[in-house]
Amino acid sequence: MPKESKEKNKDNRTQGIQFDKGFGQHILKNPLVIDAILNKAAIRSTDVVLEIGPGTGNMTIKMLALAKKVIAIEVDPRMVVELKKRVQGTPLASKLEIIHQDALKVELPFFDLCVANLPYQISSPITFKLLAHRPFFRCAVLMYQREFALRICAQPGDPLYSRLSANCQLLAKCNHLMKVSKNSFRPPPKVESSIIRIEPLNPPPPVNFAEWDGLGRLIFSRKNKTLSAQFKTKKTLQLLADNYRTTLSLRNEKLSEDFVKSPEDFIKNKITQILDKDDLGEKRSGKMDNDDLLKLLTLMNKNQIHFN
Ligand SMILES: C[S@@+](CC[C@H](N)C(=O)[O-])C[C@H]1O[C@@H](n2cnc3c(N)ncnc32)[C@H](O)[C@@H]1O
Repeated sequence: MPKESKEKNKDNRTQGIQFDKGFGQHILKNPLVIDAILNKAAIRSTDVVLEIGPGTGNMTIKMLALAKKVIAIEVDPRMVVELKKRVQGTPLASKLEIIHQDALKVELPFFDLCVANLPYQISSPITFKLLAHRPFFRCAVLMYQREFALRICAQPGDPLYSRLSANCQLLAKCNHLMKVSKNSFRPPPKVESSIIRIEPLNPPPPVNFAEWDGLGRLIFSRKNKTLSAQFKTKKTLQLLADNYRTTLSLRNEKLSEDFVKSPEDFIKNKITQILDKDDLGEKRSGKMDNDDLLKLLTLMNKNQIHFN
């Protein structure tokens, strides 16, 4: 084998395991980064910690020494075997529960804290699965691809502020904690990474999340356009007219003649009135904070404009 491919092969293996990029297997090999994550997580001896994707267990072993219990969800059977081997015959074994499943498909157990170097391909669904989890957990300290982490934490006006930022920040306090270089992993991923802290808001704001997300889908698709321009597109008016029809039919209410004559014009007029009344027409979603978005959603819903 040529020297270069031998080196590459070595880089993709640890403890004899060939890493599978399809599972996002980039093992944290830098103990200083692991210690920094654990320091930020401030694990208490009474805590049940959830780890998603323990891999070969570099972080798991250290967490077991700090926590009451670690529940690790791992999809790859080879990693499950490796992790079991690592704790077998040690006092740590009784504190470890391994769930050999896909974290997206399994019902999450009770936990106080979630600490994980996530497989990046499931970043979005696992984040919202965690945020929907009940009972509430104290906080999560999670490693993401850098850009995804920055998007979660971005503020209105930041170039990376998006629907993801608005959705996450509706449900949690999100803070960027530290950058982690590619070289801290084996094999090194193509992208840089970051660790963030997510603390769910308890109680959560009294918002229908499906409505909130539906509004976000519409107005963040072109976040630098004014709301009045966004709400004038044919596709949007058609969608909102369909929703209006469904809302009234569910409430057993009759559609007005104006609506029946021209549904899209009817919705357009209604929205123009809503936006004009509160000077919202010139706003752009890329600069709207959650209070602005909430105000917009409340006004729309009050006027029977629904996004779900
Ligand atoms: C980035 S590695 C992290 C490994 C380890 N925590 C570390 O830091 O060294 C991601 C791990 O998640 C596992 N994984 C990937 N997709 C998963 C899923 N859907 N459910 C559970 N585990 C998954 C992979 O097999 C891999 O072990």
